Amino acid sequence: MMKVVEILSAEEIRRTLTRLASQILEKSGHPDRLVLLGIHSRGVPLAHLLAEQIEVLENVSVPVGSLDITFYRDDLDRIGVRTPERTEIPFDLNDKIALLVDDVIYTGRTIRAALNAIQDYGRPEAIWLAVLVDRGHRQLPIHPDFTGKTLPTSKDEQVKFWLEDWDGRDAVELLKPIDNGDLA
Ligand SMILES: O=P(O)(O)OC[C@H]1O[C@H](OP(=O)(O)OP(=O)(O)O)[C@H](O)[C@@H]1O
Ligand SMILES: O=c1cc[nH]c(=O)[nH]1
Repeated sequence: MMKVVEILSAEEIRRTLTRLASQILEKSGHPDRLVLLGIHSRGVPLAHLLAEQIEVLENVSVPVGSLDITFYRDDLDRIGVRTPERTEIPFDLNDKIALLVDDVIYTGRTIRAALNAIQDYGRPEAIWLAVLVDRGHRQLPIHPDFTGKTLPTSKDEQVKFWLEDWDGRDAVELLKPIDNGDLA
């Protein structure tokens, strides 16, 4: 059994996205070379939400693509072949500022795979990383440039990003295993 703790409400997610968009614009200056790459699966809708916020703040439509990291994973021999999602990058990456977007960063291995994947599509001038939640436990020297919420977790917990369009509600929740002591 799991105990569910709300970490971010829909309103808090909205405010967090506004802050992240503002920080991204502060760092990029005019976003004419900025492109967003959402990582499948939940990084993709998150990248679109972030692009919407950037448009609200700057009145500029920033291109959004999606990145599937399946073939770049370092654990394919352990987990077996998975059906890949689609990478869609309908714009030139060369000399752009590519902002990787994902819902959660944990070990950092997904981002390592994403960096390798990007190499097959072009050579951005810079690659930045935005995440909604950093739950710690990094196994690689990878750190987000923009973080919605830093959330210390234990390894047996899960962080879940619920999306209005997919799940009927927006929320970030922490799922904690319940042991017998919690039930007493
Ligand atoms: O830093 P890491 O240890 O690589 O973990 C982070 C990744 O884990 C989750 O994805 P998951 O593998 O659960 O797939 P999903 O995006 O399809 O839910 C999350 O959405 C990140 O992409
Ligand atoms: O390459 C990867 C990506 C995510 N998780 C892993 O363990 N390896």
